[in-house]
Amino acid sequence: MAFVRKCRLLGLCSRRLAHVARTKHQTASSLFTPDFVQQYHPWGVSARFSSSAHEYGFDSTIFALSSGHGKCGVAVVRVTGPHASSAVRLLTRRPVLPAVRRAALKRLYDSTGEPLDRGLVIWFPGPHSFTGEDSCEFHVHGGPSVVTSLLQALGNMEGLRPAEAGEFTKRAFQNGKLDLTEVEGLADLIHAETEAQRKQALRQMEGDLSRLYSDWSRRLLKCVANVEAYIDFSEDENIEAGVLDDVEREVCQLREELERHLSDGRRGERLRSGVQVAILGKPNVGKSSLLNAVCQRPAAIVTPVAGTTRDVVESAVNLGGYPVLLSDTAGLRETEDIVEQEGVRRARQRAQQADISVLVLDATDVMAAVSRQPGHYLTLQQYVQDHIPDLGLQGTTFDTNDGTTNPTDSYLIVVNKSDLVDAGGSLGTLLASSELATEGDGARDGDVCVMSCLTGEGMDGFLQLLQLKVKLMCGNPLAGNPSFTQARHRAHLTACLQALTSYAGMCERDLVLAAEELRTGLRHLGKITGKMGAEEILDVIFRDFCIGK
Ligand SMILES: Nc1nc2c(ncn2[C@@H]2O[C@H](COP(=O)(O)OP(=O)(O)OP(=O)(O)O)[C@@H](O)[C@H]2O)c(=O)[nH]1
Ligand SMILES: [K+]
Ligand SMILES: [Mg+2]
Repeated sequence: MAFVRKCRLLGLCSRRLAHVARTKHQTASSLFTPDFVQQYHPWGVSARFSSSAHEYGFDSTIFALSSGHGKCGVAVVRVTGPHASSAVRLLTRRPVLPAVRRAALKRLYDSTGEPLDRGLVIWFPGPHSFTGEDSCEFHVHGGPSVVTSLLQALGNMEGLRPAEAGEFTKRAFQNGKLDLTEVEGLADLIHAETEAQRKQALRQMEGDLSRLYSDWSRRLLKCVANVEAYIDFSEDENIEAGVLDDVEREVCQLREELERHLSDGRRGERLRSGVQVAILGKPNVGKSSLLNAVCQRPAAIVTPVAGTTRDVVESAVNLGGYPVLLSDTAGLRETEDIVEQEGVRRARQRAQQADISVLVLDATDVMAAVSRQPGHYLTLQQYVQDHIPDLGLQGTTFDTNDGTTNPTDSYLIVVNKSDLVDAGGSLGTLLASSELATEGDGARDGDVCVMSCLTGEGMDGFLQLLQLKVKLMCGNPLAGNPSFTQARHRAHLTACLQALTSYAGMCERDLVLAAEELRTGLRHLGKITGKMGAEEILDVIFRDFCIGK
């Protein structure tokens, strides 16, 4: 029993350990080495054997200018680490520290005793600080000389050194103040450029995603503990019947929740990185004119020469609080010019990658096609479908005949140069039958906007429709469960789901191997938050089971 208990203490499965020992021709106890525990522990690292304090240089005290660089009204310099209190004492030349977490106006001195500036000093003793360590802030006047002398004075102190990029947050993570998703949320908040991005980032920073994953981890951990207790003790002790059925039910429930979370149309990722909108079409239909009109600056060259645009021209715009990355592309046509060929290749590549594609048509072309074949085109969408092969856009979101397109992608049709045609007549008839987009609509693909980049007519309608599509795609970042926001999250969630599926298929045949799948799933969840440790499995084991008595 001593061996089994030791396994439990280290969060290892004793059956498995015995099995490994047999195949390696060693005694089981000889495997209790840090390396082995690292390798076989569910999270790869046992708290007992980790040496993070040394790795991250926790014994050093770090400082940095936390406000922006350059002249400003007030600059904030932060210090964290065991010497933070002496930094306050030395700079203020006072033996007594200011009141805890209260701003105190103090004169600050350099190492020679000369006054540096007069500013606010705030003292945050650990663990109730951002990093969890003793920390302090100096709010001084933002002149370059004041800031430089303050940083110099700190650098001259024993045990202090300038912080590396992200080191304050790294310490907060290491001290359990933030988990990885919260760290990512904080970084996203700093980089957020639109309102919806800010809302999503703030939610993640405040731990919404972390709580969701921690809850799943806790439930899965309980399953692991149950299955392993069953493996270890079912023969000689009275483990309640039905333990495995409970696990199976819980794993099934978790799989459903993971599947639902994963099939959210990438809304969180799209909102975080910006919705990719590609402007596509034949040469000279007015794609670059459209880009310039939306971003209200001459970002792309516009000329009457067909084949003007070659490179992809990108412009970031804020559409009603949602971030959009708009790309103008080369006109799609067969050409002998190798430069233009490359441009067309890039344009088609964009069409494949885009979240939303805008197909621009020239109103005069549409009109000519309609009058050439009277009564043939009943809708504009039919006209577009006929021209997909000419444009080389097979397999993209426009190609509704192709079953392989991503159902979450979407497209809209712009009929430009409306100023050149009579809105009545054959074009008018065609558009009337094309289910013209109206306000509040936009959930459908293939919505049509008739407009003129030259006169500005129809521009507002186009912007409204595009905004609606972007909004539908990203959703309201504050509603419902939080969305995951990074490819890293998706990879671990997918791997976790796979592991749970393997468990379900395997538990009848080989419970020891199946249990391993649960641990794999748990490890992947733990990697998203970076938070789960050996202590947690021990807690569950000792709380739920009085094993070994
Ligand atoms: N009358 C009229 N002319 C327009 C309109 N929009 C664009 N044009 C003109 O059409 C020509 C081509 O415009 P661009 O914006 O360069 O067209 P493009 O699709 O980017 O062309 P490429 O880059 O060569 O593929 C220019 O002379 C524009 O001034 C419009 O709404 N009405
Ligand atoms: K052009
Ligand atoms: Mg162009």
